[in-house]
Amino acid sequence: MRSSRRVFPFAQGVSDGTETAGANGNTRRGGDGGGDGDVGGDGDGVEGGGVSRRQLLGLFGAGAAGAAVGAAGGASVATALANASAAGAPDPSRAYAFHGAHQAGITTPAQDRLHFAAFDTDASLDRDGLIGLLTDWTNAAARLTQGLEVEEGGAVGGSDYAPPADTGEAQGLPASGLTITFGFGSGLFGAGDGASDRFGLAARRPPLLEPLPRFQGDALVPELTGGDLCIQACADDPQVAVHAIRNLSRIAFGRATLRWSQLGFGRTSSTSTAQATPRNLFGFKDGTANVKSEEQAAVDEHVWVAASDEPAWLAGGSYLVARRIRMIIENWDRVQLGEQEQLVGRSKGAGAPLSGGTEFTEPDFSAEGPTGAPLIAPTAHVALAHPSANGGTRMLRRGYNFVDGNDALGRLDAGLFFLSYQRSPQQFIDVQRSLAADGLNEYLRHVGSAIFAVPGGIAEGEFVGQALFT
Ligand SMILES: C=CC1=C(C)c2cc3[nH]c(cc4nc(cc5[nH]c(cc1n2)c(C)c5CCC(=O)O)C(CCC(=O)O)=C4C)c(C)c3C=C
Ligand SMILES: [Fe+2]
Repeated sequence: MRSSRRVFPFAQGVSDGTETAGANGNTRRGGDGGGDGDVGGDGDGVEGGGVSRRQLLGLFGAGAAGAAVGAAGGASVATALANASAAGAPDPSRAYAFHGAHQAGITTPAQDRLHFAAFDTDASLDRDGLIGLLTDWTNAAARLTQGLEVEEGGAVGGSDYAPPADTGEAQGLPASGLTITFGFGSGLFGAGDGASDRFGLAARRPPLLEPLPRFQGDALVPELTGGDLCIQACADDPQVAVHAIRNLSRIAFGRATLRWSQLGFGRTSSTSTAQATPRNLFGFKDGTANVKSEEQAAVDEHVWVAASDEPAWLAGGSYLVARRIRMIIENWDRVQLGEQEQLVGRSKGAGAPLSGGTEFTEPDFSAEGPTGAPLIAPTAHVALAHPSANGGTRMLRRGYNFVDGNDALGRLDAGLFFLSYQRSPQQFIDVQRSLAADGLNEYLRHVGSAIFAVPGGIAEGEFVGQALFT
């Protein structure tokens, strides 16, 4: 065992009213017996249960919390407690359940750090080889997310005469909220000509899993684009996320090769109402209007592929879009505050819409200033990205900031690694097309792009995406 851990089933629940903790047969396993102190850290003294009364009231409001206790009974409150605990400040010993109705790393609370990797399958890989790789990845990920080494024996417990099974840099580190999420790229389903279907999956291709269209202003670099498989590793400790990708890449040796990868820091979204809204490198709060895990109906409508959608093997999964967006921050930093706010459509301090109110007030796009001009410009980012401009479409954003050194002109190679999960790729396509008129585009370049089908949750004893092969 790498170290002690605490398992949170958070968003592994299903949408049919089943209790979150019971949805996948997993209940929280306190690695330390649950007596590890006040998780809320606010001195309210709730031990092991994972949340303080103050946090619960913060989530639901005092009246609602009381009503929940009275009307729904202890089980619902227990779920709320577990959810609130999982969504609070990072707890290094936190571990999310790997098995469940959905893969972790989508609606689970966004962690602080990311290592994302896209792989190409090696030319010699056949169907059995692919199944073997997915099985090995699943087994390793199930251990890593629980704070364990990649294999029994690990870094120093094996033979002196063989390379260690685990690379070792996470020895002594707790689970750190690690989630590992797998996705399948279009290339896995053949080239579309039937001749190159080496995995025998062409007939099972999700009809919507097409390469994304070219968007206005795209400056895509092939080396940062595409991939047959992807792994998103998120954790609250960068070393834990990097260790996961390093070991999973190592396991893939001879079967799949790293095509591109991206490190991220400072999440640019919240996926839970209990998380504070973070900021992107333009200095603005990002993630305010994100789909949050507590919005069960919205998550079902906009994020998960439904059992009634095609193909059936993808039910409970999602489509992941990844975009490496370079931000020309040296130019941005010369823009006046008022203009920055006009370009975004929100205030830089509080993140409130320019039509008034506070951060979580709905923007009023019809509100006008004294001159009769709209308070939120029609070309503002939030005006163009808002569901009202996109036929009601929403998506779950899960992006990260990045700074990868500098370019030859002495500008930071910095930006936003945009990740979004949606029930259909069309949701991203519609919003990205709408953003063609975005005033922010002067300061942005999309340089990397990929789309993946993310299979649903993994049951104990199964490998990721097993339904695709049966
Ligand atoms: C195609 C989807 C989107 C891309 C690409 C994108 C890039 C991008 N966004 C910001 C900064 C902000 N975005 C905000 C809101 C927002 N953005 C999108 C979609 C994309 N953004 C959506 C759907 C929304 C929510 C709109 C709404 O419902 O109101 C905000 C405001 C705060 C918030 O709600 O999150 C900011 C700030 C940058 C810098 C960027 C590219 C680098
Ligand atoms: Fe945005």
